[in-house]
Amino acid sequence: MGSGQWMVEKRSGLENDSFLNEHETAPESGCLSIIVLGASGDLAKKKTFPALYHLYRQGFLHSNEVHIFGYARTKISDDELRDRIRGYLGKEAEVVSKFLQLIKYVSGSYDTEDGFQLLDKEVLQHEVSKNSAEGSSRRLFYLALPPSVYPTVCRMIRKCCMNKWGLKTYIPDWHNWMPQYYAQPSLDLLMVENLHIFADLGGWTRIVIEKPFGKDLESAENLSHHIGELFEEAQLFRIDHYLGKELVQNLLVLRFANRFFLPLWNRDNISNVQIVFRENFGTEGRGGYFDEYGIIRDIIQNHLLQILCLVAMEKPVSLKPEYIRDEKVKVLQSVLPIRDEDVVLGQYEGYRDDPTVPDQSNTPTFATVVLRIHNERWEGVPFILKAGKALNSSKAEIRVQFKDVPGDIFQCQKQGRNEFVIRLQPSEAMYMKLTVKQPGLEMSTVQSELDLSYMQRYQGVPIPEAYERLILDTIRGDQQHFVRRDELKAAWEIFTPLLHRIDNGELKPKEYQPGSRGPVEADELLAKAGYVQTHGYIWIPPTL
Ligand SMILES: NC(=O)C1=CN([C@@H]2O[C@H](COP(=O)(O)OP(=O)(O)OC[C@H]3O[C@@H](n4cnc5c(N)ncnc54)[C@H](OP(=O)(O)O)[C@@H]3O)[C@@H](O)[C@H]2O)C=CC1
Ligand SMILES: O=C1O[C@H](COP(=O)(O)O)[C@@H](O)[C@H](O)[C@H]1O
Repeated sequence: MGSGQWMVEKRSGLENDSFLNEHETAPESGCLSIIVLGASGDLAKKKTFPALYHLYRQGFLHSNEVHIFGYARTKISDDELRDRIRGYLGKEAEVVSKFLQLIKYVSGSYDTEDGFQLLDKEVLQHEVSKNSAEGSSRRLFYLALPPSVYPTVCRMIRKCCMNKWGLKTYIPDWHNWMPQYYAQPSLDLLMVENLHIFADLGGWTRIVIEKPFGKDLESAENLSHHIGELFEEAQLFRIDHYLGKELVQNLLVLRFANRFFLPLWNRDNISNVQIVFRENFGTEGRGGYFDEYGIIRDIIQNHLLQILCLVAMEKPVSLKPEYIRDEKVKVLQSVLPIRDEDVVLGQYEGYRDDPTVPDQSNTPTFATVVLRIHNERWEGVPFILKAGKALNSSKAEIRVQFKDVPGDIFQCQKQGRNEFVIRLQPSEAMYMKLTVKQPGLEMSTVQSELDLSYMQRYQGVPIPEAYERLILDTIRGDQQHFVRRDELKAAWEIFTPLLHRIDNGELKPKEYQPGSRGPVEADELLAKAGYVQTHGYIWIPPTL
Protein backbone atom coordinates (compact mmCIF):
# COMPACT_ATOMS: atom_id res chain seq x y z
CA MET A 1 0.00 0.00 0.00
CA GLY A 2 1.59 3.24 -1.07
CA SER A 3 1.85 6.57 0.63
CA GLY A 4 -1.12 8.87 0.39
CA GLN A 5 -3.76 6.18 0.19
CA TRP A 6 -6.58 5.48 2.57
CA MET A 7 -7.45 2.08 3.72
CA VAL A 8 -10.61 0.81 5.31
CA GLU A 9 -10.24 -2.43 7.13
CA LYS A 10 -11.71 -4.47 9.94
CA ARG A 11 -9.15 -4.44 12.72
CA SER A 12 -9.16 -4.69 16.46
CA GLY A 13 -6.73 -2.00 17.46
CA LEU A 14 -4.07 0.42 16.45
CA GLU A 15 -1.22 -1.46 14.92
CA ASN A 16 0.21 1.00 12.54
CA ASP A 17 3.87 0.13 12.96
CA SER A 18 3.38 -3.61 13.10
CA PHE A 19 1.23 -3.40 10.04
CA LEU A 20 3.87 -1.50 8.15
CA ASN A 21 6.56 -3.91 9.27
CA GLU A 22 4.52 -6.84 8.14
CA HIS A 23 4.08 -5.41 4.70
CA GLU A 24 7.44 -3.68 4.59
CA THR A 25 6.11 -0.78 2.62
CA ALA A 26 6.80 2.14 4.93
CA PRO A 27 7.99 4.94 2.70
CA GLU A 28 11.34 6.46 3.59
CA SER A 29 10.42 10.04 2.99
CA GLY A 30 8.45 12.69 4.75
CA CYS A 31 9.20 15.02 7.54
CA LEU A 32 11.43 13.44 10.18
CA SER A 33 11.79 14.83 13.69
CA ILE A 34 14.44 13.30 15.91
CA ILE A 35 13.97 14.19 19.53
CA VAL A 36 16.87 13.52 21.89
CA LEU A 37 15.61 13.47 25.47
CA GLY A 38 18.40 14.02 27.98
CA ALA A 39 20.14 16.22 25.41
CA SER A 40 22.29 17.83 28.11
CA GLY A 41 23.84 14.49 29.09
CA ASP A 42 26.93 12.46 28.44
CA LEU A 43 25.54 9.90 26.01
CA ALA A 44 23.76 12.53 23.92
CA LYS A 45 26.92 14.58 23.61
CA LYS A 46 29.34 11.74 22.97
CA LYS A 47 27.26 9.28 20.97
CA THR A 48 23.77 10.36 19.91
CA PHE A 49 24.46 13.75 18.35
CA PRO A 50 27.74 12.61 16.72
CA ALA A 51 25.92 9.62 15.20
CA LEU A 52 23.23 11.93 13.83
CA TYR A 53 25.94 14.20 12.46
CA HIS A 54 27.63 11.33 10.63
CA LEU A 55 24.33 10.21 9.15
CA TYR A 56 23.73 13.77 7.99
CA ARG A 57 27.22 14.11 6.53
CA GLN A 58 26.79 10.90 4.56
CA GLY A 59 23.44 12.02 3.19
CA PHE A 60 21.20 9.70 5.21
CA LEU A 61 19.49 12.67 6.86
CA HIS A 62 18.35 15.43 4.53
CA SER A 63 18.07 19.01 5.69
CA ASN A 64 14.87 19.42 3.69
CA GLU A 65 13.05 16.85 5.79
CA VAL A 66 14.86 16.38 9.11
CA HIS A 67 14.89 18.44 12.24
CA ILE A 68 16.54 17.54 15.52
CA PHE A 69 15.22 18.55 18.90
CA GLY A 70 17.10 18.37 22.18
CA TYR A 71 15.01 18.17 25.33
CA ALA A 72 16.15 18.27 28.96
CA ARG A 73 15.57 20.17 32.19
CA THR A 74 18.75 22.25 31.99
CA LYS A 75 17.96 25.77 30.91
CA ILE A 76 20.16 26.52 27.93
CA SER A 77 19.61 28.16 24.57
CA ASP A 78 19.79 26.49 21.15
CA ASP A 79 23.26 27.93 20.69
CA GLU A 80 24.47 26.74 24.07
CA LEU A 81 23.45 23.20 23.22
CA ARG A 82 25.16 23.52 19.83
CA ASP A 83 28.34 24.74 21.51
CA ARG A 84 28.30 21.80 23.92
CA ILE A 85 28.22 19.23 21.17
CA ARG A 86 30.22 20.97 18.42
CA GLY A 87 33.55 19.56 19.63
CA TYR A 88 32.26 15.97 19.37
CA LEU A 89 31.24 16.21 15.73
CA GLY A 90 33.77 16.54 12.94
CA LYS A 91 36.41 18.75 11.49
CA GLU A 92 34.50 19.92 8.41
CA ALA A 93 33.40 23.26 9.85
CA GLU A 94 30.89 24.08 7.14
CA VAL A 95 29.07 20.73 7.34
CA VAL A 96 29.15 20.89 11.14
CA SER A 97 27.60 24.31 11.23
CA LYS A 98 24.87 23.35 8.71
CA PHE A 99 24.10 20.30 10.85
CA LEU A 100 23.98 22.37 14.04
CA GLN A 101 21.42 24.65 12.44
CA LEU A 102 19.04 21.68 12.31
CA ILE A 103 19.07 21.45 16.09
CA LYS A 104 16.63 23.19 18.37
CA TYR A 105 16.53 22.93 22.13
CA VAL A 106 13.44 22.78 24.33
CA SER A 107 13.72 22.84 28.09
CA GLY A 108 11.19 21.12 30.31
CA SER A 109 10.71 18.60 33.05
CA TYR A 110 10.25 14.87 32.54
CA ASP A 111 7.10 14.47 34.56
CA THR A 112 4.77 17.33 33.68
CA GLU A 113 2.76 17.97 30.56
CA ASP A 114 3.67 21.58 29.87
CA GLY A 115 7.22 20.83 28.71
CA PHE A 116 6.05 18.05 26.44
CA GLN A 117 3.23 20.17 25.07
CA LEU A 118 5.78 22.82 24.21
CA LEU A 119 7.97 20.18 22.59
CA ASP A 120 5.00 18.91 20.62
CA LYS A 121 4.22 22.42 19.44
CA GLU A 122 7.78 22.93 18.23
CA VAL A 123 7.80 19.61 16.41
CA LEU A 124 4.45 20.33 14.83
CA GLN A 125 5.65 23.73 13.72
CA HIS A 126 8.57 22.07 12.00
CA GLU A 127 6.26 19.56 10.34
CA VAL A 128 3.99 22.31 9.10
CA SER A 129 6.95 24.35 7.86
CA LYS A 130 8.04 21.38 5.78
CA ASN A 131 4.57 21.10 4.28
CA SER A 132 4.53 17.59 5.52
CA ALA A 133 1.54 15.71 4.17
CA GLU A 134 -0.66 15.26 7.16
CA GLY A 135 -0.09 11.87 8.67
CA SER A 136 3.21 11.30 6.94
CA SER A 137 5.47 12.79 9.55
CA ARG A 138 7.90 10.62 11.47
CA ARG A 139 8.84 11.16 15.09
CA LEU A 140 11.78 9.41 16.63
CA PHE A 141 12.25 9.82 20.39
CA TYR A 142 15.68 8.86 21.68
CA LEU A 143 15.74 8.41 25.45
CA ALA A 144 19.31 9.32 26.44
CA LEU A 145 18.16 9.39 30.03
CA PRO A 146 18.58 7.49 33.28
CA PRO A 147 16.18 4.53 33.25
CA SER A 148 14.43 5.84 36.36
CA VAL A 149 12.61 8.40 34.23
CA TYR A 150 11.66 6.12 31.31
CA PRO A 151 8.14 5.39 32.60
CA THR A 152 7.12 9.02 33.11
CA VAL A 153 8.78 10.18 29.91
CA CYS A 154 7.06 7.46 27.89
CA ARG A 155 3.74 8.43 29.42
CA MET A 156 4.31 12.07 28.49
CA ILE A 157 5.27 11.21 24.92
CA ARG A 158 2.19 9.05 24.57
CA LYS A 159 -0.02 11.74 25.95
CA CYS A 160 1.40 14.83 24.28
CA CYS A 161 3.80 14.08 21.47
CA MET A 162 2.62 11.31 19.17
CA ASN A 163 2.84 11.65 15.42
CA LYS A 164 -0.24 13.49 14.25
CA TRP A 165 -2.64 11.80 11.98
CA GLY A 166 -4.05 14.45 9.71
CA LEU A 167 -7.67 13.93 8.98
CA LYS A 168 -8.64 17.27 7.65
CA THR A 169 -7.40 16.81 4.14
CA TYR A 170 -8.78 13.36 3.73
CA ILE A 171 -12.11 13.49 5.51
CA PRO A 172 -13.29 16.99 4.79
CA ASP A 173 -16.69 16.52 6.41
CA TRP A 174 -15.26 15.28 9.64
CA HIS A 175 -12.92 18.04 10.54
CA ASN A 176 -15.89 20.22 11.40
CA TRP A 177 -16.51 18.20 14.49
CA MET A 178 -12.96 17.11 15.22
CA PRO A 179 -9.91 19.13 16.09
CA GLN A 180 -7.59 19.61 13.18
CA TYR A 181 -5.05 17.03 14.30
CA TYR A 182 -5.46 13.75 16.05
CA ALA A 183 -2.81 11.78 17.84
CA GLN A 184 -2.88 8.06 17.21
CA PRO A 185 -4.91 6.96 20.24
CA SER A 186 -7.78 9.14 19.13
CA LEU A 187 -8.15 7.03 16.04
CA ASP A 188 -10.51 4.85 17.98
CA LEU A 189 -12.92 7.68 17.49
CA LEU A 190 -12.95 6.79 13.86
CA MET A 191 -14.78 3.58 14.40
CA VAL A 192 -17.83 3.59 12.26
CA GLU A 193 -20.03 0.52 12.26
CA ASN A 194 -17.13 -1.63 13.37
CA LEU A 195 -14.89 -0.34 10.64
CA HIS A 196 -11.71 1.45 11.58
CA ILE A 197 -10.37 3.91 9.11
CA PHE A 198 -6.74 4.82 9.18
CA ALA A 199 -4.18 6.50 7.06
CA ASP A 200 -1.11 4.74 5.81
CA LEU A 201 0.89 7.78 4.98
CA GLY A 202 4.16 6.45 6.30
CA GLY A 203 3.95 8.38 9.54
CA TRP A 204 5.09 6.85 12.79
CA THR A 205 6.28 7.41 16.33
CA ARG A 206 9.20 5.31 17.53
CA ILE A 207 11.01 5.20 20.85
CA VAL A 208 14.65 4.28 21.35
CA ILE A 209 15.47 3.14 24.88
CA GLU A 210 18.98 2.83 26.22
CA LYS A 211 20.14 0.03 28.46
CA PRO A 212 20.03 -0.83 31.33
CA PHE A 213 16.49 -2.12 30.87
CA GLY A 214 15.84 -2.85 34.52
CA LYS A 215 18.07 -4.26 37.23
CA ASP A 216 16.72 -7.77 37.45
CA LEU A 217 13.93 -9.91 36.08
CA GLU A 218 11.20 -8.30 38.15
CA SER A 219 12.16 -4.67 37.52
CA ALA A 220 12.71 -5.35 33.81
CA GLU A 221 9.31 -6.99 33.52
CA ASN A 222 7.68 -4.08 35.33
CA LEU A 223 9.36 -1.65 32.97
CA SER A 224 8.39 -3.71 29.93
CA HIS A 225 4.83 -3.96 31.16
CA HIS A 226 4.59 -0.25 31.78
CA ILE A 227 6.04 0.79 28.44
CA GLY A 228 4.18 -2.01 26.68
CA GLU A 229 0.89 -0.46 27.76
CA LEU A 230 1.86 2.75 26.03
CA PHE A 231 3.57 1.53 22.87
CA GLU A 232 3.49 -1.47 20.67
CA GLU A 233 6.57 -3.66 20.49
CA ALA A 234 7.08 -2.54 16.89
CA GLN A 235 7.49 1.03 18.09
CA LEU A 236 10.10 0.15 20.72
CA PHE A 237 13.78 -0.02 19.87
CA ARG A 238 15.79 -1.31 22.85
CA ILE A 239 19.29 -0.42 21.86
CA ASP A 240 22.32 -2.54 22.67
CA HIS A 241 25.09 -0.77 20.86
CA TYR A 242 27.23 -3.90 20.59
CA LEU A 243 24.69 -5.17 18.07
CA GLY A 244 25.68 -2.25 15.86
CA LYS A 245 29.38 -3.09 15.76
CA GLU A 246 30.67 -4.13 12.36
CA LEU A 247 31.99 -7.53 13.34
CA VAL A 248 28.98 -8.37 15.45
CA GLN A 249 26.84 -7.65 12.41
CA ASN A 250 29.12 -9.95 10.45
CA LEU A 251 28.46 -12.96 12.67
CA LEU A 252 25.40 -14.29 10.89
CA VAL A 253 27.04 -13.85 7.51
CA LEU A 254 30.13 -15.69 8.65
CA ARG A 255 28.21 -18.53 10.16
CA PHE A 256 25.51 -19.04 7.58
CA ALA A 257 27.10 -17.91 4.32
CA ASN A 258 30.29 -19.97 4.55
CA ARG A 259 30.20 -23.63 3.84
CA PHE A 260 33.28 -24.45 5.85
CA PHE A 261 31.88 -23.22 9.12
CA LEU A 262 28.61 -25.13 8.85
CA PRO A 263 29.85 -28.64 9.72
CA LEU A 264 32.37 -27.43 12.31
CA TRP A 265 30.18 -25.19 14.41
CA ASN A 266 29.11 -27.63 17.10
CA ARG A 267 30.08 -29.70 20.14
CA ASP A 268 31.86 -32.32 18.01
CA ASN A 269 34.55 -29.84 17.00
CA ILE A 270 34.48 -26.87 19.32
CA SER A 271 36.01 -27.17 22.77
CA ASN A 272 35.02 -23.82 24.25
CA VAL A 273 33.98 -20.29 23.29
CA GLN A 274 35.19 -17.13 25.00
CA ILE A 275 33.48 -13.78 24.64
CA VAL A 276 35.65 -11.13 26.21
CA PHE A 277 35.38 -7.43 26.97
CA ARG A 278 38.32 -5.62 28.58
CA GLU A 279 38.85 -1.98 29.38
CA ASN A 280 42.13 -0.55 30.59
CA PHE A 281 40.44 2.23 32.55
CA GLY A 282 38.20 2.23 35.58
CA THR A 283 34.75 3.67 36.14
CA GLU A 284 36.06 7.22 35.69
CA GLY A 285 33.38 9.66 36.75
CA ARG A 286 30.61 7.07 36.36
CA GLY A 287 31.27 5.38 39.70
CA GLY A 288 27.85 6.32 41.11
CA TYR A 289 26.01 4.79 38.16
CA PHE A 290 28.32 1.82 37.92
CA ASP A 291 28.12 0.87 41.56
CA GLU A 292 24.37 0.43 41.29
CA TYR A 293 24.79 -1.94 38.37
CA GLY A 294 28.20 -3.63 38.32
CA ILE A 295 29.98 -5.31 35.43
CA ILE A 296 27.43 -8.12 34.94
CA ARG A 297 24.54 -5.71 34.40
CA ASP A 298 26.70 -3.18 32.57
CA ILE A 299 28.33 -5.50 30.03
CA ILE A 300 27.70 -9.23 30.44
CA GLN A 301 23.92 -9.52 30.71
CA ASN A 302 23.47 -7.39 27.60
CA HIS A 303 26.45 -6.89 25.26
CA LEU A 304 28.19 -10.24 25.76
CA LEU A 305 25.00 -12.25 26.02
CA GLN A 306 23.73 -10.75 22.77
CA ILE A 307 26.95 -11.86 21.11
CA LEU A 308 26.57 -15.33 22.59
CA CYS A 309 23.14 -15.53 20.98
CA LEU A 310 24.54 -14.76 17.56
CA VAL A 311 27.37 -17.25 17.98
CA ALA A 312 25.15 -20.04 19.25
CA MET A 313 21.74 -19.63 17.58
CA GLU A 314 20.39 -21.87 14.84
CA LYS A 315 19.92 -20.60 11.32
CA PRO A 316 16.80 -18.42 11.14
CA VAL A 317 14.14 -19.11 8.53
CA SER A 318 15.13 -15.86 6.81
CA LEU A 319 16.64 -12.53 7.70
CA LYS A 320 13.31 -11.15 8.86
CA PRO A 321 13.94 -9.55 12.26
CA GLU A 322 11.34 -11.69 14.00
CA TYR A 323 12.87 -14.93 12.76
CA ILE A 324 16.30 -13.88 13.97
CA ARG A 325 14.99 -12.79 17.33
CA ASP A 326 13.01 -16.02 17.69
CA GLU A 327 16.24 -17.99 17.36
CA LYS A 328 18.03 -15.78 19.87
CA VAL A 329 15.30 -16.32 22.41
CA LYS A 330 15.56 -20.10 21.97
CA VAL A 331 19.27 -20.02 22.79
CA LEU A 332 18.71 -17.91 25.87
CA GLN A 333 16.00 -20.22 27.05
CA SER A 334 18.39 -23.16 26.69
CA VAL A 335 21.02 -21.70 29.02
CA LEU A 336 21.31 -23.70 32.23
CA PRO A 337 21.22 -22.02 35.66
CA ILE A 338 24.63 -20.60 36.58
CA ARG A 339 26.58 -22.60 39.18
CA ASP A 340 28.68 -20.81 41.82
CA GLU A 341 31.78 -22.70 40.77
CA ASP A 342 31.40 -21.25 37.29
CA VAL A 343 31.79 -17.66 38.48
CA VAL A 344 34.78 -15.53 39.47
CA LEU A 345 34.16 -11.95 40.53
CA GLY A 346 36.71 -9.20 40.98
CA GLN A 347 36.92 -5.61 42.12
CA TYR A 348 39.95 -3.50 41.29
CA GLU A 349 41.96 -1.96 44.07
CA GLY A 350 41.10 1.72 44.38
CA TYR A 351 37.56 1.37 43.00
CA ARG A 352 36.09 2.35 46.37
CA ASP A 353 38.25 5.48 46.55
CA ASP A 354 35.74 7.13 44.22
CA PRO A 355 33.66 9.39 46.51
CA THR A 356 30.46 8.31 44.71
CA VAL A 357 31.13 4.64 45.53
CA PRO A 358 30.18 3.37 49.01
CA ASP A 359 33.14 2.31 51.17
CA GLN A 360 31.74 -1.19 51.61
CA SER A 361 30.73 -1.70 48.00
CA ASN A 362 30.45 -5.36 46.95
CA THR A 363 30.01 -4.44 43.28
CA PRO A 364 32.14 -6.46 40.84
CA THR A 365 34.16 -4.52 38.28
CA PHE A 366 35.29 -7.84 36.79
CA ALA A 367 33.51 -11.12 36.20
CA THR A 368 34.09 -14.39 34.43
CA VAL A 369 30.94 -16.48 34.09
CA VAL A 370 30.75 -19.84 32.36
CA LEU A 371 27.40 -20.47 30.69
CA ARG A 372 26.25 -23.87 29.46
CA ILE A 373 23.72 -24.33 26.72
CA HIS A 374 21.51 -27.36 27.00
CA ASN A 375 20.80 -28.27 23.41
CA GLU A 376 21.88 -30.67 20.73
CA ARG A 377 24.50 -28.40 19.21
CA TRP A 378 26.20 -27.12 22.34
CA GLU A 379 25.81 -29.65 25.15
CA GLY A 380 29.15 -29.75 27.00
CA VAL A 381 30.69 -26.68 25.35
CA PRO A 382 31.40 -23.92 27.90
CA PHE A 383 30.67 -20.37 26.82
CA ILE A 384 32.99 -18.23 28.90
CA LEU A 385 31.86 -14.63 29.25
CA LYS A 386 34.51 -12.36 30.70
CA ALA A 387 34.39 -8.60 31.28
CA GLY A 388 36.47 -6.25 33.33
CA LYS A 389 37.40 -2.66 33.95
CA ALA A 390 40.87 -1.35 34.83
CA LEU A 391 42.62 -4.31 33.20
CA ASN A 392 45.90 -4.45 31.28
CA SER A 393 44.37 -3.82 27.86
CA SER A 394 41.23 -2.67 26.06
CA LYS A 395 39.67 -5.06 23.61
CA ALA A 396 36.60 -7.07 22.79
CA GLU A 397 36.76 -10.40 21.01
CA ILE A 398 35.15 -13.76 20.43
CA ARG A 399 37.53 -16.72 20.62
CA VAL A 400 36.31 -20.07 19.38
CA GLN A 401 38.73 -22.80 20.38
CA PHE A 402 38.57 -26.11 18.56
CA LYS A 403 39.29 -29.54 20.01
CA ASP A 404 42.62 -31.29 19.56
CA VAL A 405 43.23 -33.11 16.29
CA PRO A 406 42.73 -36.83 16.88
CA GLY A 407 45.74 -39.02 15.96
CA ASP A 408 48.30 -36.21 16.01
CA ILE A 409 51.02 -37.63 13.72
CA PHE A 410 52.99 -34.37 13.71
CA GLN A 411 53.02 -34.10 17.48
CA CYS A 412 52.00 -30.52 17.00
CA GLN A 413 49.41 -30.44 19.73
CA LYS A 414 51.79 -28.81 22.14
CA GLN A 415 51.94 -25.77 19.86
CA GLY A 416 48.33 -24.98 20.40
CA ARG A 417 44.85 -25.64 19.12
CA ASN A 418 43.05 -24.19 16.16
CA GLU A 419 41.23 -21.04 17.10
CA PHE A 420 38.95 -18.74 15.21
CA VAL A 421 39.13 -15.25 16.68
CA ILE A 422 36.79 -12.42 15.84
CA ARG A 423 38.27 -9.21 17.07
CA LEU A 424 35.50 -6.67 17.55
CA GLN A 425 37.72 -3.81 18.64
CA PRO A 426 40.14 -2.18 18.39
CA SER A 427 41.61 -3.06 14.97
CA GLU A 428 38.68 -5.08 13.66
CA ALA A 429 39.88 -8.41 12.35
CA MET A 430 39.19 -12.08 12.17
CA TYR A 431 41.95 -14.60 12.16
CA MET A 432 42.23 -18.32 12.24
CA LYS A 433 45.07 -19.85 14.16
CA LEU A 434 46.30 -22.93 12.43
CA THR A 435 49.30 -25.21 12.34
CA VAL A 436 51.50 -25.09 9.23
CA LYS A 437 54.84 -26.52 8.18
CA GLN A 438 57.67 -24.30 9.30
CA PRO A 439 59.13 -23.00 6.01
CA GLY A 440 62.51 -24.58 5.37
CA LEU A 441 64.18 -27.92 4.90
CA GLU A 442 63.03 -29.53 8.11
CA MET A 443 59.62 -31.07 8.57
CA SER A 444 58.55 -29.19 11.64
CA THR A 445 55.33 -27.42 12.48
CA VAL A 446 54.52 -23.96 13.73
CA GLN A 447 51.43 -21.93 14.63
CA SER A 448 50.44 -19.26 12.16
CA GLU A 449 47.26 -17.56 11.07
CA LEU A 450 44.96 -16.74 8.21
CA ASP A 451 44.32 -13.09 8.85
CA LEU A 452 41.57 -10.80 7.64
CA SER A 453 42.46 -7.48 9.18
CA TYR A 454 39.96 -4.87 8.15
CA MET A 455 42.33 -1.93 8.15
CA GLN A 456 44.52 -3.73 5.63
CA ARG A 457 41.91 -5.51 3.55
CA TYR A 458 39.38 -2.64 3.40
CA GLN A 459 41.71 0.32 3.15
CA GLY A 460 39.84 3.61 3.03
CA VAL A 461 36.49 1.99 3.82
CA PRO A 462 35.13 3.74 6.88
CA ILE A 463 33.59 1.51 9.51
CA PRO A 464 30.42 3.13 10.82
CA GLU A 465 29.96 3.77 14.51
CA ALA A 466 27.50 1.39 16.13
CA TYR A 467 25.09 4.18 17.10
CA GLU A 468 25.07 5.55 13.58
CA ARG A 469 23.95 2.24 12.15
CA LEU A 470 21.37 1.58 14.83
CA ILE A 471 19.76 5.01 14.56
CA LEU A 472 19.50 4.49 10.82
CA ASP A 473 17.86 1.11 11.45
CA THR A 474 15.37 2.82 13.72
CA ILE A 475 14.48 5.35 11.05
CA ARG A 476 14.04 2.48 8.60
CA GLY A 477 11.97 0.49 11.08
CA ASP A 478 14.33 -2.49 11.06
CA GLN A 479 14.31 -4.15 14.48
CA GLN A 480 16.74 -6.95 13.68
CA HIS A 481 19.50 -5.44 15.80
CA PHE A 482 17.33 -4.45 18.74
CA VAL A 483 16.35 -6.45 21.78
CA ARG A 484 12.81 -7.83 21.83
CA ARG A 485 10.83 -7.98 25.06
CA ASP A 486 10.93 -11.76 25.42
CA GLU A 487 14.65 -11.75 24.68
CA LEU A 488 15.19 -9.29 27.49
CA LYS A 489 13.15 -11.41 29.85
CA ALA A 490 15.10 -14.55 28.99
CA ALA A 491 18.39 -12.67 29.49
CA TRP A 492 17.36 -11.51 32.95
CA GLU A 493 16.19 -15.01 33.84
CA ILE A 494 19.73 -16.25 33.34
CA PHE A 495 21.47 -13.67 35.51
CA THR A 496 18.94 -12.63 38.16
CA PRO A 497 19.65 -15.40 40.72
CA LEU A 498 23.41 -14.71 40.51
CA LEU A 499 22.90 -10.95 40.73
CA HIS A 500 20.68 -11.29 43.79
CA ARG A 501 23.34 -13.37 45.51
CA ILE A 502 25.94 -10.70 44.78
CA ASP A 503 23.59 -7.91 45.90
CA ASN A 504 22.98 -9.81 49.16
CA GLY A 505 26.71 -10.13 49.74
CA GLU A 506 26.64 -13.95 49.44
CA LEU A 507 29.28 -13.84 46.71
CA LYS A 508 32.24 -11.55 47.13
CA PRO A 509 34.56 -10.12 44.48
CA LYS A 510 38.28 -10.78 44.74
CA GLU A 511 40.56 -7.79 44.71
CA TYR A 512 42.82 -7.32 41.68
CA GLN A 513 45.49 -4.82 40.74
CA PRO A 514 44.48 -2.17 38.21
CA GLY A 515 46.42 -2.86 35.03
CA SER A 516 46.47 -6.63 35.62
CA ARG A 517 44.61 -9.49 33.89
CA GLY A 518 42.09 -9.57 36.72
CA PRO A 519 41.96 -12.11 39.55
CA VAL A 520 44.18 -15.17 38.96
CA GLU A 521 41.19 -17.35 39.82
CA ALA A 522 39.63 -16.25 36.53
CA ASP A 523 42.46 -17.85 34.55
CA GLU A 524 42.13 -20.97 36.68
CA LEU A 525 38.43 -21.12 35.87
CA LEU A 526 39.23 -20.77 32.18
CA ALA A 527 41.61 -23.73 32.35
CA LYS A 528 39.06 -25.74 34.30
CA ALA A 529 36.48 -25.00 31.62
CA GLY A 530 38.84 -26.54 29.05
CA TYR A 531 40.54 -23.55 27.49
CA VAL A 532 44.11 -24.38 26.48
CA GLN A 533 46.29 -21.34 26.15
CA THR A 534 48.72 -21.20 23.23
CA HIS A 535 52.17 -20.30 24.45
CA GLY A 536 54.68 -18.49 22.31
CA TYR A 537 52.21 -17.26 19.70
CA ILE A 538 50.88 -13.73 19.61
CA TRP A 539 48.73 -12.27 16.87
CA ILE A 540 49.78 -8.72 16.07
CA PRO A 541 47.42 -6.50 14.13
CA PRO A 542 49.16 -5.72 10.82
CA THR A 543 50.01 -2.12 10.12
CA LEU A 544 49.95 -0.50 6.71
N1 LIG B 1 27.22 7.59 28.82
C1 LIG B 1 27.49 6.45 28.19
O1 LIG B 1 28.59 6.24 27.67
C2 LIG B 1 26.44 5.39 28.07
C3 LIG B 1 25.17 5.59 28.59
N2 LIG B 1 24.20 4.64 28.43
C4 LIG B 1 22.85 4.85 28.93
O2 LIG B 1 22.31 6.01 28.33
C5 LIG B 1 21.47 6.71 29.21
C6 LIG B 1 21.97 8.12 29.39
O3 LIG B 1 23.30 8.08 29.87
P1 LIG B 1 24.14 9.38 30.24
O4 LIG B 1 23.99 10.40 29.17
O5 LIG B 1 25.49 8.93 30.61
O6 LIG B 1 23.39 9.89 31.54
P2 LIG B 1 23.48 11.28 32.27
O7 LIG B 1 23.65 11.02 33.70
O8 LIG B 1 24.42 12.22 31.61
O9 LIG B 1 21.96 11.80 32.11
C7 LIG B 1 21.42 12.34 30.91
C8 LIG B 1 20.57 13.54 31.25
O10 LIG B 1 19.45 13.10 32.02
C9 LIG B 1 19.11 14.06 33.01
N3 LIG B 1 19.18 13.42 34.32
C10 LIG B 1 20.27 12.96 34.96
N4 LIG B 1 19.93 12.40 36.14
C11 LIG B 1 18.60 12.52 36.24
C12 LIG B 1 17.65 12.13 37.21
N5 LIG B 1 18.01 11.52 38.33
N6 LIG B 1 16.35 12.40 36.99
C13 LIG B 1 15.97 13.02 35.86
N7 LIG B 1 16.84 13.41 34.90
C14 LIG B 1 18.12 13.17 35.09
C15 LIG B 1 20.13 15.17 32.90
O11 LIG B 1 19.55 16.21 32.13
P3 LIG B 1 18.79 17.46 32.76
O12 LIG B 1 19.14 17.56 34.19
O13 LIG B 1 19.26 18.60 31.94
O14 LIG B 1 17.36 17.16 32.51
C16 LIG B 1 21.27 14.57 32.12
O15 LIG B 1 21.93 15.51 31.35
C17 LIG B 1 21.48 5.90 30.50
O16 LIG B 1 20.40 5.04 30.48
C18 LIG B 1 22.79 5.14 30.42
O17 LIG B 1 22.76 3.97 31.15
C19 LIG B 1 24.44 3.48 27.73
C20 LIG B 1 25.67 3.23 27.20
C21 LIG B 1 26.78 4.13 27.36
O1 LIG C 1 27.57 0.08 27.53
C1 LIG C 1 28.71 0.33 27.89
O2 LIG C 1 29.70 0.23 26.99
C2 LIG C 1 30.93 0.91 27.20
C3 LIG C 1 31.91 0.28 26.22
O3 LIG C 1 31.46 0.50 24.92
P1 LIG C 1 32.50 0.47 23.72
O4 LIG C 1 31.67 0.59 22.52
O5 LIG C 1 33.44 1.62 23.93
O6 LIG C 1 33.21 -0.83 23.81
C4 LIG C 1 31.40 0.77 28.61
O7 LIG C 1 32.55 1.57 28.81
C5 LIG C 1 30.31 1.22 29.56
O8 LIG C 1 30.70 0.95 30.90
C6 LIG C 1 29.02 0.49 29.29
O9 LIG C 1 27.97 1.12 30.01
